[in-house]
Amino acid sequence: MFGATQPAPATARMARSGRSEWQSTCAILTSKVVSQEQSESLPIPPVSSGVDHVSAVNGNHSAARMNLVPIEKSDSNPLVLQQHRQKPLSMSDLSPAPKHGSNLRVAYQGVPGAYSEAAAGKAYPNCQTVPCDQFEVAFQAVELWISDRAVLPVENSLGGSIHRNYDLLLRHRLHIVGEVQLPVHHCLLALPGVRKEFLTRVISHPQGLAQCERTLTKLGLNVAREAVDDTAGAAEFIAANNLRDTAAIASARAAEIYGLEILEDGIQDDASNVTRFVMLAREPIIPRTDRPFKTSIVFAHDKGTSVLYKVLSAFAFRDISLTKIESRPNHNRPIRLVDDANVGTAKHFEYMFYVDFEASMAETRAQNALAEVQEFTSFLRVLGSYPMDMTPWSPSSSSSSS
Ligand SMILES: O=C(O)C(=O)Cc1ccccc1
Repeated sequence: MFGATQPAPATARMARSGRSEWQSTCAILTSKVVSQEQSESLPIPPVSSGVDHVSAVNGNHSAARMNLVPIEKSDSNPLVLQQHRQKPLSMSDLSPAPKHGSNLRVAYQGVPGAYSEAAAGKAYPNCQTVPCDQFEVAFQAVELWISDRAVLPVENSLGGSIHRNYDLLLRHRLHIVGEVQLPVHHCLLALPGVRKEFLTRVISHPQGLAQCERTLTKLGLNVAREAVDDTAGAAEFIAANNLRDTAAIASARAAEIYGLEILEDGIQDDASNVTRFVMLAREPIIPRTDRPFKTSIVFAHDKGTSVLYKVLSAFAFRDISLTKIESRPNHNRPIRLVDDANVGTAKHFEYMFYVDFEASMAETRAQNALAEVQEFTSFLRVLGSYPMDMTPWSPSSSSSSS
């Protein structure tokens, strides 16, 4: 685990130093106090039962390795002391994303073979993935220290935003610490020997169904579509219930795991089908300026004229590109009644706006933009400032995600 290998003296030093500048910025902008230091340096669960649980979930029963080195006080041999001395923390250790995710526990919704599992592996190679039956559980796994990260699909190039997951970001207090864009290559899977003509139903995650809609029709599969929680779960369901009239839209890896055959390969409506996932942690990472960063915020605006325009201008004025804007109903206040003495009562929908912009919170222009945005908003929270996924990809590389 990246953090567990960090030296104890440095951890203690960080803990003593109090809140970082970035966390102070977060606290100001979000009106919430960040109580703990950067998670990358404190990932060890406080109780061992949590770790045991994770091992059980993962089928991996290796004991958790705590990196606490016992100090034998009577030992004055300098060579032995040298062995005990731990490597001091250096700038490279402060890297926003662990270079190797080994032993990092990453929760995702679904069962093995789900795309979220592949996204976890891309973000943190060699991590331990922790399957969860719901996104809510994946969030709680991190909050309760059962897991170190959660991976959450938020949008797809064909299916659009996964709205429910935006709501979860707001409902929970986790921080976005990274993003991954994964080419998604869908297959049509069925039990061995099943032919397309036998099918009466296709099941998958709603995004899987949405991303293959046109291709299914082209294949003559005008059969019932049914949404399930995750793509690999659909494959597992067919295998477990020996369903010979049902096919799943899922990855080739799911076919392998659950013993299904690939009836059609690459059935996404567009070859360049990409899903964006965000990685969540208990603590924010320290934003940097030495590589491209993205920042995600959510805000609600007060009544007033042209507020959204003013908010967006705060970014345009500073040459900060927005990569995404999404609105969701403001669950605290879904409707505002506006009385006009002459005309009557109008009902306005109230929204939460989610904005991603291309700048790091370590940059003055981003800090100034948010200070300005704060003037027009009744609520503002920084969901995270994190390195952009810059890995090149091409449609032909998509099979690696399956
Ligand atoms: O169900 C899965 O496998 C997921 O990880 C969610 C999803 C579904 C379809 C495309 C991308 C992600």
